Amino acid sequence: MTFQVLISDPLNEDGIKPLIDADHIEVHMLTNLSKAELLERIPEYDALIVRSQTKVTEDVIEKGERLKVIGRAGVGVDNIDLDAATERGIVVVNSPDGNTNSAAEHTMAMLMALARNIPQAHASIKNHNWDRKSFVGVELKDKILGIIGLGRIGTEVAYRARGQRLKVIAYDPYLTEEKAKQLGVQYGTLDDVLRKSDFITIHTPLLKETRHILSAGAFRKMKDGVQILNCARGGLIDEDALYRAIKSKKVRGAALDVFEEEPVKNYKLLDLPEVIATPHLGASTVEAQENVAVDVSYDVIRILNGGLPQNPVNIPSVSAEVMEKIEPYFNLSEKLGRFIARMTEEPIEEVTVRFSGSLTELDISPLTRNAVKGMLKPYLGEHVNDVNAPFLASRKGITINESKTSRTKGFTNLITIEVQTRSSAKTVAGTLLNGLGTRIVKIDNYSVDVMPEGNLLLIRHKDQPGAIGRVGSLLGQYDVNIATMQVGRSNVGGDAIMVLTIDKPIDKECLDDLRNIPNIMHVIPIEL
Ligand SMILES: NC(=O)c1ccc[n+]([C@@H]2O[C@H](COP(=O)([O-])OP(=O)(O)OC[C@H]3O[C@@H](n4cnc5c(N)ncnc54)[C@H](O)[C@@H]3O)[C@@H](O)[C@H]2O)c1
Ligand SMILES: O=C(O)CC[C@@H](O)C(=O)O
Repeated sequence: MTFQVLISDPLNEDGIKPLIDADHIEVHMLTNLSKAELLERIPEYDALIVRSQTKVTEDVIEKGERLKVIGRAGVGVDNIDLDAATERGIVVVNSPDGNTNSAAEHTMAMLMALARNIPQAHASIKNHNWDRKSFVGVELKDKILGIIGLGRIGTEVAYRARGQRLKVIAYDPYLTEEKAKQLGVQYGTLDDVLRKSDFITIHTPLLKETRHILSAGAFRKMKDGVQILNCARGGLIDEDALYRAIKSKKVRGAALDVFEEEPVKNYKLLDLPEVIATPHLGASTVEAQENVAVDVSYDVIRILNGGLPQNPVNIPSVSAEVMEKIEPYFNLSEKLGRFIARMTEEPIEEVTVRFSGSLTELDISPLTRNAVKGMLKPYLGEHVNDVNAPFLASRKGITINESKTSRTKGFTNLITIEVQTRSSAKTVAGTLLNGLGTRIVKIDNYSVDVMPEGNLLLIRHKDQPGAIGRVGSLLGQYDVNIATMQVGRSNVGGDAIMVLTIDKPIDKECLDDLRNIPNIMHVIPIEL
């Protein structure tokens, strides 16, 4: 099979070489598609790679029936409907580090250009004017630079600003006083940054919470004559409020690389002489474009080949080292999930995946997702995968818990899944036996030793003479061979279970007859 990859925004050609050279992958670069054309073409593709121009909206994702991965050659994924992708089980990958330096350098270039009116002076002299009076700037030394969002780019800006002998104050919900000290920046609240800074630069993602973080109210709190920079995302600044703040001289000037609408259609703000601007060029360097294209190409190849990506946006990332250690347990966790789903006849309200033994030293969240996937698949079908399983579970109102315990109960490693329904709780546990493969070792309170493979019959019965024999002879009448049988009981004559591995699935008639055998309380066929 050959995978079809669509690149719908211009990408660095050297950067996509790994994709072009990969086996079983065909790359199509179609960078001028209208929305209607994209909707028409997308059903043909297994992967879509974009920069910021292509809007990967819900309808594009819906139409992309074959899509397995969407690659964003850059950082911001606000042009991709992440919820829609997650719901459809499509992995979204980006390149979180590839353009950090370029974006930070662009911010510094804009800061200096803003402080010294370089673009305005440049335009004036190019118009054959020799005007030295209109472009008097301000020094950066000892001014206060406020940074909102001290992530990758914000931090790089802070380092560079200190080189320019600016004092830096920063606000980020994840910034601690200790970290601020290490970085040589003053730790502040958002209000501190707004009130104290001579220049304010924003480096947050565009989220519901950060939209218009610089609003009319925020401008009112700022020093008179403050200067504003935005090389992160349009929409972080309320552009109408910025326009008014510049007109009223509250804000002395602004440097903008990004806009609420791109390409810009309304030039009211840009027409102000105090505003300098670039058309979203923060990441436009040879180096950054090559970096982001390489990162995304490799992740797309990994996913199309069934591997795990290095920079996933909608699933947590796992290091290759951890992956190597937990990979042998994938088959077990999914099978346990499937098994417990079939055991449980009421809607599941809560699932707890418990890990014990040496697995507990690792990040085992991929195994939890895999167990939940196994649990949902019998009801939701093959479209459930590791990406959308937690999302689909929470939409069904199922709470997912993950826990680790040091108690090994005699096994080197044990994965236990417990589910809670309105009226009952069920448990299944399994392990990986060295050289022998996966085993189910516990069903509710019964110890068993069952290979989680093929066609199984889980039978709950009363521990009475003849029950097991009648099951065996009835299956014989239906020409169903029993490959293995495990029996467990709570006490002599009490409740008991049988787990049979049979060579072929049983039909409805056989199932009904089994259920009518005296002392047989419950029969559940389970296909693993
Ligand atoms: N202009 C460009 O071409 C260009 C290039 C690269 C990145 N970007 C944009 O720059 C921004 C930053 O990118 P990054 O790689 O540094 O991201 P990042 O995830 O490393 O950092 C973002 C930081 O913002 C912080 N944050 C989130 N909400 C906040 C809030 N309400 N107040 C303050 N801080 C908050 C986060 O805690 C995080 O530390 C993104 O919007 C990205 O899309 C633009
Ligand atoms: O694709 C681009 O050039 C913009 C990238 C930038 O906005 C990003 O978020 O990485």
